[in-house]
Amino acid sequence: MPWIQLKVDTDNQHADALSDMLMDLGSLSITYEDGKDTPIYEPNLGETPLWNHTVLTALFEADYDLAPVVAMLKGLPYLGENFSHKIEQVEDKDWEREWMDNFHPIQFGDRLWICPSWREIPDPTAVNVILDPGLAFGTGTHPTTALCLEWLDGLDYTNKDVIDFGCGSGILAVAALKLGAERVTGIDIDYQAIEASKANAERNGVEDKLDLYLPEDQPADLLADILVANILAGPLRELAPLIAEKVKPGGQLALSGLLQEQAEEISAFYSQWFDMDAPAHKDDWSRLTGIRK
Ligand SMILES: C[S@@+](CC[C@H](N)C(=O)[O-])C[C@H]1O[C@@H](n2cnc3c(N)ncnc32)[C@H](O)[C@@H]1O
Repeated sequence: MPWIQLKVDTDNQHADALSDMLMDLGSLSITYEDGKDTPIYEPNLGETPLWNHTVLTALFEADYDLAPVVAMLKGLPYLGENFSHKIEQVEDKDWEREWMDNFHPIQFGDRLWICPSWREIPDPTAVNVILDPGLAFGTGTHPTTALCLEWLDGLDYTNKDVIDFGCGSGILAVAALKLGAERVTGIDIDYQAIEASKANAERNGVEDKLDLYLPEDQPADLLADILVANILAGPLRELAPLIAEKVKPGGQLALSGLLQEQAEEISAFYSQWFDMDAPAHKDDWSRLTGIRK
């Protein structure tokens, strides 16, 4: 069955109210996207997404008359008469298959490949991470993950422990283990991420070296030689003291999930604890690295 979709530009203060209204009007589903890019950081249920410029996409059955909906939205003070929106026909597709069809093995740095579990491995002699992200974030196709994978590929892991803060699909944690890390701890607020990380560790035969925790369950004395955190600028700022205390003196840090314009401020903040390097960039995103003082 084909569908019709209405895309509306809004901001993070009004996104939830607008979403509720469109659902009440008969929308079958709503998705949130960052208006500046196309990453899908799914908000938790009931949580407002973090982006200021948010695009809401509401899906309706193809014969739904959207004219009254658009007229109603024009009357909302926070949207107004000339609010920015788009109406698009959506072809009937097998969305799950389409996503899988577009996900191919990708190389990061010199040694590392991320290979979807349903594809052939292009180079069996490389360090291959076999991945099925399931419902969690992290395939390697997003610049924030790619920046971390490239950094991880260049490290020496001899007798090193790693923390992956915000582990999502476990892509970084499993990559670090396959690159030679002694032991990795993955932490995530989302239980589905913990499950996906566990499944990916098993897929790669490294489950015995991976400890996974929800933040409230993590050991108080966790300490690592390397910490990587691909979250977002807001949480990275809030978590800074906690992150700093988990890295050994001389240990290495990488922060990702930052927009280029946020990098300078976050770097200055982390320089209380770390000697920070110049940021690396990919598309609109930045990665910060540093050494624990
Ligand atoms: C952008 S994804 C990164 C996933 C994966 N590490 C990667 O690089 O692709 C961010 C992850 O951080 C988790 N997260 C967000 N806030 C967090 C917090 N305060 N503590 C731990 N995990 C958090 C999210 O649930 C999500 O799985």
